[in-house]
Amino acid sequence: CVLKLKQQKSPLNKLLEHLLRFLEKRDPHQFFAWPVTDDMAPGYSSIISRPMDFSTMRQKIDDHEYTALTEFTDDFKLMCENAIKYNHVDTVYNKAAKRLLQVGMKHLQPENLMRSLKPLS
Ligand SMILES: CC(=O)c1cc(-c2ccccn2)c2ncccn12
Repeated sequence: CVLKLKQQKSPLNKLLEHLLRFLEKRDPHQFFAWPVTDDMAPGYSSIISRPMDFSTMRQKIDDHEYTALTEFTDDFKLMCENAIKYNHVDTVYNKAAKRLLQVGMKHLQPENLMRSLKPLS
């Protein structure tokens, strides 16, 4: 079989992988780590038309599906907004999603990007 040459990671992919790790650290309970199932959340798939989670975002990075930071940021916002929509305001998931969205958007603004990547510079 022909060995698949390890593709060089593009600068964008390196950035997205670091940002993903930075955002995952702000989800210590791993509420957003994996897709939400109807078993965990009754009726979820009929309420949320476009599910998103960190594992799906990681797969999209690996499959080079993101061509710009804005597409990554859109998926992050979608993930948080799904949780705010499905879960009642007084649940841990709704509260965690609002907090994660706020922290995440602060660091995903281009002018703040370096702040989340500082340890690497
Ligand atoms: C993100 C979200 O909406 C969510 C994560 C979870 C979740 C994620 C990991 C372990 C346990 N629960 C969940 N459970 C019930 C209803 C909603 N959720």
